[in-house]
Amino acid sequence: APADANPTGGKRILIVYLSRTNNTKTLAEIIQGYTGGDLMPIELQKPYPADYKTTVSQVAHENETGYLLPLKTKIEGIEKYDVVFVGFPTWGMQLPPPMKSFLHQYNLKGKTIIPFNTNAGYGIGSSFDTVKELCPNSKVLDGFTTKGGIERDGILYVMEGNKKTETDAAVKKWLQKIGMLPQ
Ligand SMILES: Cc1cc2nc3c(=O)[nH]c(=O)nc-3n(C[C@H](O)[C@H](O)[C@H](O)COP(=O)(O)O)c2cc1C
Repeated sequence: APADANPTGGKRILIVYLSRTNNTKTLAEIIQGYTGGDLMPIELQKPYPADYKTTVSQVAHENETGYLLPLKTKIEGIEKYDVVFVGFPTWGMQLPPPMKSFLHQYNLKGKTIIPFNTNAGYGIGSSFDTVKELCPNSKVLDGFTTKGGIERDGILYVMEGNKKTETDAAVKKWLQKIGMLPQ
């Protein structure tokens, strides 16, 4: 599309996200719908187990040791993007290890970074602060968060019906507030 048809004024936008049960993925797709950014899921060389409890323990161990998982995802030409949205669920009240890996691996110096999140209702924990810490030379804008699934209770995907409509409207309002959409 021609640059003047771009609602964000020609900024090149990447939307990187981690999602296990697709709630954060739906947020990423909503953001893509409004901004026209390129979508990029974060995938691991060795995926987490299907079992929830095993995954929780593995994540807790990785958080304790600071172990950085090798990613399968390779992003070519990340230099060309001006804005990078980073989306993730809250895991153990922290930024999930694969997103820590991503932010360690790629140099986002000089870019605008915008976090977004879903969680089971306990909030973002330290995740947005960790994004700031791991992007010391970037401009980190105010993030977006909404309640997603509660895998512990077998509630996996919630982004449909009214929840989807409400989330879409809330995302639009947020994008306008942070200057990522025309007012
Ligand atoms: C390993 C793991 C740990 C989690 N820890 C938290 C937590 O600390 N707080 C919270 O509110 N939700 C927690 N959740 C729930 C997810 O944040 C929530 O279901 C989210 O919407 C999942 O996003 P997704 O569908 O994009 O994977 C956890 C889920 C998993 C799998």
